[in-house]
Amino acid sequence: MSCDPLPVIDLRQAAGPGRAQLASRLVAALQTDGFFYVEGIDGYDEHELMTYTRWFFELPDSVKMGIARSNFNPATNIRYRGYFPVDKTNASHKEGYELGSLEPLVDPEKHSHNLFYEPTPWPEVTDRKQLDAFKEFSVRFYGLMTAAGMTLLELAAEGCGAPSDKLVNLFRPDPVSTLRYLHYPPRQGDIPASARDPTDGALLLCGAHNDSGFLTLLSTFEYEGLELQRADGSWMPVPCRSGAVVVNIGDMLSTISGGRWKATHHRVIDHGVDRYSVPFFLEPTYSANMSVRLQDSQEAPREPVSYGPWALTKMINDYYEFRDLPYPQSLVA
Ligand SMILES: O=C(O)CCC(=O)C(=O)O
Ligand SMILES: [Fe+2]
Repeated sequence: MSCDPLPVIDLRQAAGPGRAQLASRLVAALQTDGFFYVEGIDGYDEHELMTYTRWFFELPDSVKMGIARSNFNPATNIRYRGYFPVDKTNASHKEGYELGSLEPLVDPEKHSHNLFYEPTPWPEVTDRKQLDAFKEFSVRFYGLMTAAGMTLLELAAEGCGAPSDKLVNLFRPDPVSTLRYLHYPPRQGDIPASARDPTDGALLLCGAHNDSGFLTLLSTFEYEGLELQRADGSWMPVPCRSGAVVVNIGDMLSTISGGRWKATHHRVIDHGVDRYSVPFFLEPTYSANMSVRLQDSQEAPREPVSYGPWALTKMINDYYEFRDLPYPQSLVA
């Protein structure tokens, strides 16, 4: 990983004569930093995103808890999508609201028997107009991030000399991507030991981790605090860049690249202010085979491994907000 400022990928160039060059620059960014900025996303408006993010988190706690997962509110039967509250004892100090795809499923039966396709619950608010505007925005934003992610994956494949649709094919049908609205209140009062990064004692809002899916497209607005870990173990701030999203690689894309592209560790530091961010986790269809490789390799043939059960195992083991989910053996593919 370099110490230079992170590369910038301008998606406007994907539609013009500079596409091949953009694809090469993207592959270079995936290989070196694993973190880069993407700008030029058609229709992306971070002010609008901020307005809706705040609107959600300013709802009364009772309304948010009404759509909390059942491990946080036993009165709901929500297990995967929906709201999770702050846990003051955890390395991560955040509340969040997670939404799945709002497109009709090719196979609607999946809604009833597969966690990843659980319908997104909406907050019960009296002002229906505001709720409708929030829903309309969220559907549109989910679509924008999906489209930007698909373009990045096509470019990544092209930049490696693979067929353009090699990666995007893994998203058909019914991808399980997650749109996550996040609010991190600053820590106050007693600080638990878990709130300090064991590597350097920094005060955390989100502990060091790497993401699971293909790519994460993250909006950080003007809130600093995100840091990535360099190969030598040191931490580097990722400055905010107006109008751009920060993109990093998840474990699945790292695996499919044969480990050449790294899913870089990152964390969020507490700077003493309320912080908002909106990651979009670009995830394939539930049964996407993680054993495919972007390019021919000398490795022995591998057994197919489905994304869904693998991702769920990681979530249960690594993230407090999912620790009570049922194990994948109980899922139907
Ligand atoms: O809030 C941020 O800036 C980072 C969030 C993140 O890394 C995550 O939710 O996986
Ligand atoms: Fe992350």
